[in-house]
Amino acid sequence: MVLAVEKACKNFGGLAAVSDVSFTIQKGEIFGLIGPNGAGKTTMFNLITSMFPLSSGEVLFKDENINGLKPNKITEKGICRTFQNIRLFPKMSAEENVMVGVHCRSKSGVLSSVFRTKSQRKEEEEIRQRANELLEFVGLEGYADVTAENLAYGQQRRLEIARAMASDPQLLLLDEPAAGMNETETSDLFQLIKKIQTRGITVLLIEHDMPLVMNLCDRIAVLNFGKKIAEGTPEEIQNNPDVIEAYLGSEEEEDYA
Ligand SMILES: Nc1ncnc2c1ncn2[C@@H]1O[C@H](COP(=O)(O)OP(=O)(O)OP(=O)(O)O)[C@@H](O)[C@H]1O
Repeated sequence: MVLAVEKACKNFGGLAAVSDVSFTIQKGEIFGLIGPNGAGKTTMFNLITSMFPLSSGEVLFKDENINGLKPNKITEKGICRTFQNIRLFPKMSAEENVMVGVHCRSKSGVLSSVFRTKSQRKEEEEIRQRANELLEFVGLEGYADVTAENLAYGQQRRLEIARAMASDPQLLLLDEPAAGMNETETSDLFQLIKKIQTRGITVLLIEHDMPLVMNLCDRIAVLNFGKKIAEGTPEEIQNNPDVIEAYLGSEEEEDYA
């Protein structure tokens, strides 16, 4: 078991954004977290990555309680994430964006960076090489020198994944990776996430694109108003009356909005 969320609760003032949610994710799985807008999905990601503390409950990563660790410690443990809104360094090249991600695993201390020792230069070269391998892995070979802001939207999303992969995660959290993508970009993303799985990396993703979720995920948990209302295989989820009700309910609300 890679991740176990046990009775997680998060309150914002009087609002229970996440309420008594439990689920486990096995090594190598692609696990989907879905639910209508405001269901608590991003809050769940923020709890797993310690962006803010749980009100109660526990998050275990490989059987270790990771509650209260600093976000950088969470990355060191092997959990990395992307965000709903793209958070690249827009003026930096694709290669530099990924190198930033690799740096959190580098050994050189501050002094050796200042004096640019031989070992530091060697490490810098290794980091550059690793960044380029990752660019190739996500299908961005040939774009190393292009600034992030000049990449197409789908390419920026894949660059974010390359940067997250740079810290060598065992668990990768993707927050709406297909948001804003066209059909071709989404199908490339599908292939990429499958390829990540074949590297033995476990993937937890939030996604609103239902065909993508249903084709990609091994298992899915559904949140609604902060509570888990269902968990199962894509087939089980699609046929679950509570899930259908939750989605129909939210569509009706949107009609009146
Ligand atoms: N930092 C915060 N402070 C106060 N309320 C918050 C905070 N973050 C989230 N919320 C509230 O918690 C609830 C759950 O939000 P969350 O962003 O987790 O939902 P979501 O399922 O990710 O939604 P979406 O699909 O629209 O991104 C919402 O009502 C939201 O307004």
